[in-house]
Amino acid sequence: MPVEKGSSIVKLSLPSVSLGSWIYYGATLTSWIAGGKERLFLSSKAALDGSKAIRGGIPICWPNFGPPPSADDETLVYHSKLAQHGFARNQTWTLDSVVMDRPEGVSVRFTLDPTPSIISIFPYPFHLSYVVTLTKHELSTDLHVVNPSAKDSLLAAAQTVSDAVTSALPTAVTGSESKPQDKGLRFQTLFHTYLAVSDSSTVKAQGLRSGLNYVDKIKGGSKEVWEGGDLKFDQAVDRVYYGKGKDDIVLVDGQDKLTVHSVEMPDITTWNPAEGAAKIADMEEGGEKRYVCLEPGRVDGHHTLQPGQELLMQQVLRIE
Ligand SMILES: O=P(O)(O)OC[C@H]1O[C@H](O)[C@H](O)[C@@H](O)[C@@H]1O
Repeated sequence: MPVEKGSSIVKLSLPSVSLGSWIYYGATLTSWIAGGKERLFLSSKAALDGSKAIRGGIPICWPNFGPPPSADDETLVYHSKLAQHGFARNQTWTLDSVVMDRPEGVSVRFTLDPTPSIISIFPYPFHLSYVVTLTKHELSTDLHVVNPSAKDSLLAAAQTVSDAVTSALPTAVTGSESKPQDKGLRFQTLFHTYLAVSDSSTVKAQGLRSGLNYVDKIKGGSKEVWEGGDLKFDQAVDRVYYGKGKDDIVLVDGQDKLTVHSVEMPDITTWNPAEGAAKIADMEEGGEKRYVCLEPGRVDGHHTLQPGQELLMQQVLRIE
């Protein structure tokens, strides 16, 4: 059966031995087997019981990526109090529907809407719809962010949230006339993709254009300009490259090539902590050798959607 739904996990499979497993918690994909190999890294110490974000697979960072922003920007006051990478990776998503169930491809949709506990930390109406599709050589993850408006079919849900939000907000934050949501829904988004590799010190990422601006977190956040060439992971790497646009990034691991394609996600983070992994409680011993993170995102500032607007962002992983 191509779509197998369990109480906390859904598995998609195709006759050609492509298999993917998603955990409802964080809507995190924890396994993708294609071309006879596991393509995603999942730490053997990852918590899979909903007690913390999953260390491995493809967690979703939303509405922030990285440490929270400063509260100096009045539209980001609530964002500034969120945990690292936002809250989407720590919520139990709803398995909404099977979008496609055919021999050539299977696809399911998860959704996340404001709950009372989310509203208490992030009082904005929103609707997230996450469609994951498995075909023989590709895995597609599509995140659709909606700022509901009175005009669309989410009217009722939006109004409920809006009322709850309005009554929950202190006047000091809202002022007597304006509410935070009046300034729109603001967010960053990133797919925190852990790609399994044979040995991180020998793999390389190709396709980063020379001249790209990047921030090097290993060098304390210094702003750099990429000289071009291959990015290697033979030492600790933690960089955010901005403005790659639609360029594909290819991970080369010996004879194996995996392409990371993205749409509306113009930035990419590259991360492997090398020996620093020993300090990560839920990282398995030696785990840093077994993965590199290539993380497409929209993280150059916070994107804004006004009521009634939406944005569809996509990552496609393809084995060659
Ligand atoms: O430990 P986490 O919160 O999951 O973050 C893991 C990593 O995520 C991103 O790749 C950041 O660029 C890194 O600085 C961070 O260490």
